Amino acid sequence: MTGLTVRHRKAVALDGVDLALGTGVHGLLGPNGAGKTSLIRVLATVAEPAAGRVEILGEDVAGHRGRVAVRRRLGYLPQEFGHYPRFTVRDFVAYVAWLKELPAARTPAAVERAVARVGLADRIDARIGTLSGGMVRRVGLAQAIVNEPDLLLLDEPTAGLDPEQRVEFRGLLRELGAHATVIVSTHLVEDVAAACTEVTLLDAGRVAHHGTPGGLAALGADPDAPGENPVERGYAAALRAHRAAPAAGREAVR
Ligand SMILES: Nc1ncnc2c1ncn2[C@@H]1O[C@H](COP(=O)(O)OP(=O)(O)OP(=O)(O)O)[C@@H](O)[C@H]1O
Repeated sequence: MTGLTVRHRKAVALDGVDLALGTGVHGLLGPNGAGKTSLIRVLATVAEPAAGRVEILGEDVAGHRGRVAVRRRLGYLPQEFGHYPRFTVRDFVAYVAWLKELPAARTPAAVERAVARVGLADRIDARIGTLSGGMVRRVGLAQAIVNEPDLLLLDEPTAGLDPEQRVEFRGLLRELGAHATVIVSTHLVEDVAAACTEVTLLDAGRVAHHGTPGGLAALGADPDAPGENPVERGYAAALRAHRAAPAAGREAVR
């Protein structure tokens, strides 16, 4: 994406963002309101930018044809994911497979595989309305991966998962990121440290830092700086540096 700008009425949610993301797991970090969801929604082709160019999987998504082609190859778990409580897990994930135009003959096996990958095989015929919040979140993940997407967009996927599920989920992320571009927004720096190959830190609609989790941790090497661990300290240090020199920060990413 180049010069990506998103506005909500007068508020600027993203301000001329340039980023190129390839295969791997990309963590999107940033304070509340930094623009993470706005970025993910544009990549999911559910929101249109005010300016800039976005190319996904080789397609320019400004045009209808490009958007339709990309939608078949992407998976998206929104922050608030709409579902039908009376549907069973199997029927709901199959419904999403149908929306993604997955061939009917492949759908039953694809649904079972996706549901098993999120650890819900034993609840596949349960109605979604009878599941816990963390399980519903995992149904959301299953619907996002049912078409084995080349681009997977996950907006705060670990919210509501218990610690054991989070560990399993990070393993799944690493597995998916071996072949696909996975973009995960999160407030948990542990997710980034454990599962991401790259990290982008957004602040007030701009890229404050882009690099590896190791690079972010190196910025937090000072043990007396605020934060519980090196990545958290690096996060705070990168934000401070960006805010102290906003003009220079902008030059660095343009
Ligand atoms: N529908 C909307 N109407 C008006 N302003 C909006 C809307 N959605 C987002 N914004 C504004 O755009 C900016 C970016 O919001 P966005 O939701 O992308 O941030 P975020 O990084 O995902 O935040 P969070 O961590 O709280 O989820 C914020 O200033 C927010 O107030």
